[in-house]
Amino acid sequence: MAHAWGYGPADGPESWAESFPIANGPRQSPIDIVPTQAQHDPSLKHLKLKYDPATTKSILNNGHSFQVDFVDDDNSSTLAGGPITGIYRLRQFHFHWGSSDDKGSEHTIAGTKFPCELHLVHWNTKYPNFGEAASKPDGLAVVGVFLKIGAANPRLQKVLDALDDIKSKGRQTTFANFDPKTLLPASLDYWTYEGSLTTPPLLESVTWIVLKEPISVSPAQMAKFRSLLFSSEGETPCCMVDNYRPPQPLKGRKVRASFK
Ligand SMILES: CCc1c(F)c(F)c(S(N)(=O)=O)c(F)c1F
Ligand SMILES: [Zn+2]
Repeated sequence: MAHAWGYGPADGPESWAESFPIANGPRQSPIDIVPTQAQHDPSLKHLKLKYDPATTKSILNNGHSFQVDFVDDDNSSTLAGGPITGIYRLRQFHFHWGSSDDKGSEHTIAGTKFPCELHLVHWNTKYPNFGEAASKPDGLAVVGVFLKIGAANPRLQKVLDALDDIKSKGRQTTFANFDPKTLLPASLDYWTYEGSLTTPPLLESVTWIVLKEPISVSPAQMAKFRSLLFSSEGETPCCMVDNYRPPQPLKGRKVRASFK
């Protein structure tokens, strides 16, 4: 039987260890990033992101968030450089957000929460597919981008305009010709550390690359995120909000900075 998990009082992050004991493991995510404790590593390379909009496939409400999925049959959309070795293929991107603007991000910066966080999920092409990669310590690389309340973000709007078609859990629709690079800030300065998926199965296979510079999102655009439902059609509607895991213990890990 699939392990039912969510973000509510009964099935939320505090209970995940019951079905997923790795929740108490040594390299769990997210974490609180303390900039003054991050060490600048001059050996860290620039991020090399190559995304082909033609690989955009679909947009799905998976009951925990919504994700935009990409065709990952070849190296058309990839991540390289930065802290990683080799080439990682873009699989999907998704978000985590709050019920109000004072919370919602998974990573925090010296205790500061953002209203939303974008995750771009990539898998290491040294493995045959995403599923295999997700079980390896160097299998995944996720780029995290904070969203900060400000002016409406026109590049985000194309994604948000598709949400009316996927309001309920399990809804999926085609989504085409989107360049995720348009969602990135001007600076690609980042912090990096070894961590995990932030949702069950919480696999400790993620090299995290968290960008220092946020992108903007307007209050009206945040309302659009909050218009989604955790629930399926026909179920009692349950608003999709607060789908974030809080920061986890660092357990001796070092966070490195690509910048001074
Ligand atoms: C199993 C699919 C999946 C997720 F559901 C997910 F939430 C994340 S996360 N929040 O750590 O970026 C992934 F990286 C990921 F690969
Ligand atoms: Zn995520």
